[in-house]
Amino acid sequence: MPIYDRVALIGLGLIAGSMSHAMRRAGLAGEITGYARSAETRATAAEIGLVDRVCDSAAAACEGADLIVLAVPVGAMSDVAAEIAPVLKLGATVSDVGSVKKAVIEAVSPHLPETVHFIPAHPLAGTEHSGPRSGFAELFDNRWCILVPGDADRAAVERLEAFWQGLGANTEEMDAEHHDLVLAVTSHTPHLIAYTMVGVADDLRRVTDSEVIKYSAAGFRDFTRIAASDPTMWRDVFLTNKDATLEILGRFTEELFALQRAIRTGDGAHLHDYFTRTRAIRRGIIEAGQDTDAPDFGRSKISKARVE
Ligand SMILES: NC(=O)C1=CN([C@@H]2O[C@H](COP(=O)(O)OP(=O)(O)OC[C@H]3O[C@@H](n4cnc5c(N)ncnc54)[C@H](O)[C@@H]3O)[C@@H](O)[C@H]2O)C=CC1
Ligand SMILES: O=C(O)C(=O)Cc1ccc(O)cc1
Repeated sequence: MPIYDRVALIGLGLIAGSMSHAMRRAGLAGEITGYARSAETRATAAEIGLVDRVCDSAAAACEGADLIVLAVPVGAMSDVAAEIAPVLKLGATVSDVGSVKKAVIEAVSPHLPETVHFIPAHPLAGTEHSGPRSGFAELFDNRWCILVPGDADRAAVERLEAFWQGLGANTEEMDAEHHDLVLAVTSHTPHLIAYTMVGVADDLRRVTDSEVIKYSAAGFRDFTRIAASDPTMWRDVFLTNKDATLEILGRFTEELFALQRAIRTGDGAHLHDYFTRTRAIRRGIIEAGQDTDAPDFGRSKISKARVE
């Protein structure tokens, strides 16, 4: 049973593609239209039937749509919103999937008429792949989608939550500032650390030839996967979630310096205490059934993330 008669996806990459596959799996949309800036992406999307109708402009894709999802890099949200604003149907819902929320709200809201419901969202699910061929229907299964509804119409918010649940996700509401801080801790800063670590290893490789890759263990391989993520998307994340990322990076470097000092001075007790504390955190996550990659995930819900 469709939740929206017509859904328009602007941007046809990993997230929009996965949404299209998952919408079809559950029959959530009567018709799915799509648009991407690059002609090559549009051609690929048409060739593989990613959406029902690929359009030549964002405005054409949005005409008559009941739900419009902006699935472009965060830095492109403002231009897209300005382009589609004149054609939006009365009572339509405009949402997005951007990894940062405060900056997207500031970029998009000024362009939208008061006759539409703007409900920002962020699915906490992804991979290091991008583009129209990278999506898959299961991406959102048992993952979280955070909605940032502000004072949007409750019926429209509940409809969008039902839509995301139909895509397989669990939904949670948050305010934008809290979202950006939580994501700076759990996603943005870890990505920056992975990018840095792989960069360091790459510098080292020039000295030690191929040893870094040859002997890399699982932890470093995970870093290389994360550091293969789309450069445009992640550039925009750091430029737009600047304050929260710098706040967390500041704390990170303080702790790193303390650990560095403990290594230099041979302070084994400090290292042991620190690693004991972090091990307890991981065990707590698993015992609470909150490891989304564990096979038993889904039995319990992750409690609202907290950052002190
Ligand atoms: N990749 C991930 O793991 C996740 C990404 N996100 C967010 O989802 C959004 C989309 O990311 P992905 O699907 O991964 O990216 P992607 O690179 O796979 O797809 C982006 C699409 O946007 C199009 N595009 C770029 N600029 C445009 C413009 N000005 N007008 C129209 N189309 C434009 C590109 O042609 C491409 O089709 C980003 O805001 C990102 O922060 C959210 C959760 C996870
Ligand atoms: O691939 C990974 O490990 C991710 O962390 C995916 C991801 C990337 C960006 C988001 O905003 C949400 C999820």
